[in-house]
Amino acid sequence: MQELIQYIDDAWASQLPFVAYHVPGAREVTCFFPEDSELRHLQAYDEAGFIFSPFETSSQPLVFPEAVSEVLKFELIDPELEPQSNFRINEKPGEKENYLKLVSNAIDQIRAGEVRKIVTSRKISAEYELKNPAELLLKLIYFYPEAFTYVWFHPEVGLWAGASPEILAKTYRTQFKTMALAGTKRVEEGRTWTEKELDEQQIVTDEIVKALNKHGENLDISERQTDKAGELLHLRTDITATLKSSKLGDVLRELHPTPAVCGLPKDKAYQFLNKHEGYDRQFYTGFFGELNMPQHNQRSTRTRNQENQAYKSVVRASSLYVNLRCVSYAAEKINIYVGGGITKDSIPKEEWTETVNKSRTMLKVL
Ligand SMILES: C=C(O[C@@H]1C=C(C(=O)O)C=C[C@H]1O)C(=O)O
Repeated sequence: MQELIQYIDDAWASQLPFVAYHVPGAREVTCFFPEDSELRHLQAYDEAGFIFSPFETSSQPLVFPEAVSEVLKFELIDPELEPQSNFRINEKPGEKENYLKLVSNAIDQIRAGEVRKIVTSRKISAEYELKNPAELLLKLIYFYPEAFTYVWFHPEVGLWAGASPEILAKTYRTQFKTMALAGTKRVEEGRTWTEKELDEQQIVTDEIVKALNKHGENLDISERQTDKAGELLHLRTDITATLKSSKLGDVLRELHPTPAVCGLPKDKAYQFLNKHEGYDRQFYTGFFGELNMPQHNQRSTRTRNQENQAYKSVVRASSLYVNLRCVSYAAEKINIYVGGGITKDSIPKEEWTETVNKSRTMLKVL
């Protein structure tokens, strides 16, 4: 662990690119340290590395390619942490009113019949000095072991960090897995899900199923369940499929951005957000993670002899998450990104509260 902290401290001090992350359930933290500071864009989805994609679909994801990076794994040991932070960001004048206006505007569009769902969002900013990204990552892992937690840095982009509860795509051979995640309440509310929440989540499931039917077969759609993400609960449906001949890139182009982060129909919601949201989401509600990275599998655990080697195989797998519950940091300024799904039944004030609740995920670790 000390070594991990040292590596990250060194990269941060020299302003060299890196990513360090923890996949839910893993016993280690994985890091990529690219050999230089060139900002690389993914050319094709058969490359291997750690990718970082913006919300906006016209630019290719950034990549730290496996081929030009030192890829290291560090065993995870429970860290000694400072108690949770009391860092707060004061609301700016007009901030709430602006968001209420944006939500009301979205509701009007929906009621006019052009769109069924729009996921509006906002950026909460404050002066901040981030001294220690390794400590930030360890806190994220400690508080959110069930999330994909990461700290990513490139000198030309800045630092991003987060704890995402949402799988966009997991592949293993031809197996494909994703989830429809939507609807939000606090654990302590202890109430049942409303029609509005059930509806906004169903929209996501239906669209994902539609997209996957084009590229896969043997679709399996789980029962809807309640999923815990920190102090919040979401509705979640898992969807798996066997990919036909489609490439991961084709599937991602179809899926991203899903109605969990953009809306339905996608184009209309996207246009609305471009015109009215009033800021650039950059990597928030984009996606990130491992692309075609080796998984070492042991097919037989019983044979202990040398021949055992013959049963070992390396399969390359991808594990991509939606970039939610995240912050960006550059030039001594921290930005927290939060949003929520708007439908015809949304109540603007409640949507504001939802974004405040979502901001707590990252405030707790700053
Ligand atoms: C947009 C966010 O989250 C998404 C929107 C949700 C909602 O509308 O209830 C729930 C989970 C995510 O799919 C966010 O966290 O900023």
